[in-house]
Amino acid sequence: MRSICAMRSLLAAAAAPTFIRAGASLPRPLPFSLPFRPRRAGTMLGAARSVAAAAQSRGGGGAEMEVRGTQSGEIHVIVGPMFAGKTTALLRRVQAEAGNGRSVALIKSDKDSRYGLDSVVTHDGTKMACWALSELSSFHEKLGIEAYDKVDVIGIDEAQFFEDLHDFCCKAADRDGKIVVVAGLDGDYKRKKFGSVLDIVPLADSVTKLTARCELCGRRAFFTLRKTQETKTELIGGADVYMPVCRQHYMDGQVVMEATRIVLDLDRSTVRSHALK
Ligand SMILES: Nc1ncnc2c1ncn2[C@@H]1O[C@H](COP(=O)(O)OP(=O)(O)O)[C@@H](O)[C@H]1O
Ligand SMILES: Cc1cn([C@H]2C[C@H](O)[C@@H](COP(=O)(O)O)O2)c(=O)[nH]c1=O
Ligand SMILES: [Zn+2]
Repeated sequence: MRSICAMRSLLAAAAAPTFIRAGASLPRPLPFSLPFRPRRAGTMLGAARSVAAAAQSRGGGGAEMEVRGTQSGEIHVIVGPMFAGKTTALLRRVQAEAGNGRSVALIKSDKDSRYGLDSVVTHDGTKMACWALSELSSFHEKLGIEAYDKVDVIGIDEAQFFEDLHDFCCKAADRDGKIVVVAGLDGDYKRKKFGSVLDIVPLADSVTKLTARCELCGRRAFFTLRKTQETKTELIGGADVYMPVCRQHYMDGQVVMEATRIVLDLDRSTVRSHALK
């Protein structure tokens, strides 16, 4: 009889909404297969905003959180070239989590202000409210401890722009029991590793590499070709500056870009020598 009661109270606990208190050991977010009542109804925009609003109403702030228990979270990494659907996949995942009653928050880098700083926007226009930050370490403070504690799922877009990605993911998943979903470029236009995205692969539960369509032949595109002569690694832009390409067209593109650079250099030196005459 006692064991039936114990089982009943365990099941009741599993079915109840999870409220996360600072200092308490974190209840693990319930697996999708278990029945549980959504904590919040509504769209992903609503869910993201409700966390943002909770934080703003308190004016943010808050000290460093204490290390809590042994509860571990999850890290899921989505990589690929530009236009591969990384942001779309991230929003879908975060939306699904919100639909399952989890409290979600979305972060993007404030370096990309093309569509404003208050939302993440995919290349085909899907939007979700977000926090635009220069560094992930400020998330705690911006949100405030109480609101941070209530967040179950943290989505990070444009992860390549965050220097403290590794440290943040470790703390959020290992220490604070969060589900962290990270989307970003694994490589830059030179196909060199971009920021710290690849550094979190050893921390990850799952890694998904998406592909786009080569803009020149329609085959699968694994790389991003930069169409301008700009050489700095970080250069915000969309289809005006970049295109997704297959291996063959990446190689061809590099040859074209190199030839263009030589012609431009020649032109410049001709102009200079004319000016000196
Ligand atoms: N060359 C392109 N230019 C503009 N939009 C594109 C191009 N290729 C694909 N898209 C659109 O972009 C969508 C993916 O957008 P998004 O999720 O923001 O990609 P990512 O975050 O990987 O850059 C695709 O579903 C498609 O509709
Ligand atoms: C390849 C490459 C890209 N960037 C920039 C360009 C965009 O602003 C973002 C990528 O956005 P997306 O969501 O993946 O489409 O990164 C860059 O700064 N440097 C590069 O080499
Ligand atoms: Zn191609």
